[in-house]
Amino acid sequence: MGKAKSNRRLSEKERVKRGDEPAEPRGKKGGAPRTGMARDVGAVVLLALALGSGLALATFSSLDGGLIANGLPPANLCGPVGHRVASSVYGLLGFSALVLPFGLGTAAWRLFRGAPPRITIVSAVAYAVLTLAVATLGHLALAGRAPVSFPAGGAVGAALAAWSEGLFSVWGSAIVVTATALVALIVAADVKPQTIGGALFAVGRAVLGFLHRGLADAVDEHRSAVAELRAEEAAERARRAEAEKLAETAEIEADGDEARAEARAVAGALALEEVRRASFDDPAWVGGLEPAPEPEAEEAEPPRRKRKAREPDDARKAAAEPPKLAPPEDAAEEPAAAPLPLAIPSKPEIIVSQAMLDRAKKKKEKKEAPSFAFTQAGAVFRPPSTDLLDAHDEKQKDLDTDSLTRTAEIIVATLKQHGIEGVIKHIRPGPVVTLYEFSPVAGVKLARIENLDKELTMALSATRIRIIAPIPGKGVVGIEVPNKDRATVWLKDILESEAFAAAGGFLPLGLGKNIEGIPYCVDLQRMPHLLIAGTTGSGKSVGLNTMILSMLFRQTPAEVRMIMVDPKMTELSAYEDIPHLLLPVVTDPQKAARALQWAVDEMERRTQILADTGSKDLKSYNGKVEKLRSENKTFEDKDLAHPPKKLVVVDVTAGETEDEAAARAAAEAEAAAHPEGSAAEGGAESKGWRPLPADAVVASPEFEDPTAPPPDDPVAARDEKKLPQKLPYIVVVIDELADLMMTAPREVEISLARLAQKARATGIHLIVATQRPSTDVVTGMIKNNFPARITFRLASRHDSQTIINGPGAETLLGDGDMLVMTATQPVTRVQGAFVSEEELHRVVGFLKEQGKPVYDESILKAREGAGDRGGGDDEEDPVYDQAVDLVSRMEEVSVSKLQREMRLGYNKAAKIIERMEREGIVGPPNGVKPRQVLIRPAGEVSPIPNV
Ligand SMILES: Nc1ncnc2c1ncn2[C@@H]1O[C@H](COP(=O)(O)OP(=O)(O)OP(=O)(O)O)[C@@H](O)[C@H]1O
Repeated sequence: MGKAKSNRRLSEKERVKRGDEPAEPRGKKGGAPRTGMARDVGAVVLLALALGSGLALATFSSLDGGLIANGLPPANLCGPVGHRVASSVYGLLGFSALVLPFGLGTAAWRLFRGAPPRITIVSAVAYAVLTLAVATLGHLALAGRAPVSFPAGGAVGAALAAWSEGLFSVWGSAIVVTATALVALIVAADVKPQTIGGALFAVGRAVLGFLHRGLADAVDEHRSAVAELRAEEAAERARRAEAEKLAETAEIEADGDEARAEARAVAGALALEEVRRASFDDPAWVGGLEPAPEPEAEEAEPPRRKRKAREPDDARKAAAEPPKLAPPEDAAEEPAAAPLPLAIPSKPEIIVSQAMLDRAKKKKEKKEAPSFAFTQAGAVFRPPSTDLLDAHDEKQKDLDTDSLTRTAEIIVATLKQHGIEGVIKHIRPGPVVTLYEFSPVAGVKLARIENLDKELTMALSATRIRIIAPIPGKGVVGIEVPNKDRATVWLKDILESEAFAAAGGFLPLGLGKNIEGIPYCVDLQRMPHLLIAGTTGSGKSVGLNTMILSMLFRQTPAEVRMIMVDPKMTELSAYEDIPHLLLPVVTDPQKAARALQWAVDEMERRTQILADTGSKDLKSYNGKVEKLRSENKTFEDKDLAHPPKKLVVVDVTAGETEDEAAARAAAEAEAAAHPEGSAAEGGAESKGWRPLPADAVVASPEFEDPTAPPPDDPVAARDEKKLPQKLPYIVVVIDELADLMMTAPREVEISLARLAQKARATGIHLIVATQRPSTDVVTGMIKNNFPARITFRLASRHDSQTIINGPGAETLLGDGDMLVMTATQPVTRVQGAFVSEEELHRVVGFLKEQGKPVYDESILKAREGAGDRGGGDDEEDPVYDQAVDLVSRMEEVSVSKLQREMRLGYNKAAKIIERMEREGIVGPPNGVKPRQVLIRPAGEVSPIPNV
């Protein structure tokens, strides 16, 4: 009975093993179909688990964590769940995790074949033991050595290995655990040890056979190539011998030269062949194989070298190339690797700029602020010291190279996911953003990278990133990623930096630091006007303050005058009453338009002055003035050094001789230079000049003061010998152009455009800011005339396009993050310097303490009544009468000369000159030269005939 039972069980087992028919559980009537179904379902589930876990484990990547965290699809083919499962299983079991899919697959296979659950359970337990054993072996053999991102044996392997090592030490553990693994494998896979041994032997033999066949083929190839070569060589030797023989034969002397040439050619070919053979000899490993039959004597052979090219064709190609007599040994030994399209380093290089390293290093010596004497105040103007600004102890943080490299990896992985291959070549950390220089492989369209900004922003968990594709002049794509910790750039550091000290020019602006942490300064004189845009809170006002303060720290009120327009009545009112101001801060947009008109008039006046004195620009004019002043001369004195030839009228009717006429003309000229009633010795006050308040800060005698009151008696004032004065620079700052454009759009637009076009040479510069860069505010006319622009963060790509002709400003971070564009330089990203309100008030307070400004409020009335000081063509105009009196004492006059002498606006002076021309007082226009004056003062004889 027992035997029969045993036979039945055996035959059942055999059937199961053969897979003939499924084994049915006994003792359950009518349960067969349901059990069969359950098994099938179980088998499918197990198979799915096997495939899923296998796929998840095989495509596991440690970078996926970052991508998933940023909502990006991971590289794992089973998605985020697959990544998490694989990550947990690898962490738990290490390499032995790979046993899992095999175990599950085997179990599924068994169920399909109808194996009873009992066998499946035993097999599952055996797989579990196998897994643990492999984990333990993994830890024992590979812990800390395997180049993978999970522990080789996992947490379980590490624990078991430690326990086993405690019992058997390392080698004992290795034997015990290997034995356990083999036993588990035998049970799990239901195989005999012989089968395993046989399988291992078969695999080994197959590998060896494959290697042997490969080697034998290689040797055959090599031999046939060598044989071919040597045959060629022998043929060529024969040809050479024949050619030499021919050359030596006396009977064919006529062909001797040709033969010798041929022989030389053959000899050359042989030498080349020698070279070719040098790179085509047996590899070292051939020595260990069966020697090849040698057709020629061994000693003729060159010493053995390692073979480089395997194919005879390759060898010929190599021969055609410039000879490489001794290829480096290691080059020959290296496995043949397909060269990358670009020589790209696999690890990015982190480049820290010297400025970053020297951040803590401050300029030790401070320049002594130049003092500046004022005439009337008798005081000395001292530009403010940077001590008025807060000192900040910058603690340099260690560079987090791991985090930088991790970010680089995420960038590369994200781009790769979107089909863009390449590497990060350099990483340049800065105070606020870090620049990653990505080098794509050849053929990648850069626009594709630009379009991935959102994906990269998400992958990096960044607020915004900016892509510069390509960085001009570098041949790489720049990806600017904001730093987790932003450093503040302090104005004090910028003003004390070498860069600011070295910044030439009269109107230096310390803007901040570029992305490498190097102080970034520009010269407003060169720009020569600046358009600034930025949304509310982007740092525009702080930026304007740093620019204004940069100039106030450098220049005295005599050298630089400012007009500030602040319709918002918030930002610039802090500067009220500093001595540099030409006007109180203008808050009324109507008055602002007039102030701009005054600037246009002043520009015209200056243009005429420059033309009259033959000066290219304000710098050259001021240079000339300085020279004349040092020589105690005026421009007129200078002209007298080469006086124009004058007509001398000889009064023949009165019997005058030529000499007498010349003497008379000289006397008249002298009388004209020193007319009667001249009070040159009198002071300004005796001439009726308006006395200035004792504490008023006025311009240096060297500089003209645009706010100085006009002379009440221009004739008397002219008779003083006044040395010429330099003209100060004038900077017009407008904070909120939109408000002005709403009030007087056409007037403001035309004034700004005219100033922007022509004011550069005359030393008038504009800084215009707006938070609304729409085309009705920044019109085409304004935009075209402001080549230098700064943009802080803007709301949209479209706004960015308006200001910097491209995208980028919408990706800025705010808080002083800006893009600077000049006519000559590409767009540069700069972190603006910060100055607090307290610091600003301290500096302004210091400036105010030194004296009060003298405002010329008539500037704001410039266009009222269409005149500067009185009516226009009014016949009763007393200004005109004064002007006639003044001009009658001149020999030549120009609009600017009249403007200067009488402190008139350009339009007024021009009208007076036109009227004088109509009335025959002055001659017609004479090109750029002054007009001739045709009258003399009452009682004087005119030197000009027939007048
Ligand atoms: N360079 C900077 N560094 C650090 N923080 C800055 C910087 N510039 C501005 N900020 C921060 O941003 C805030 C807003 O700056 P700011 O007032 O200059 O903006 P705005 O563009 O002028 O805005 P609004 O047009 O509303 O006046 C400041 O209070 C300051 O906290």
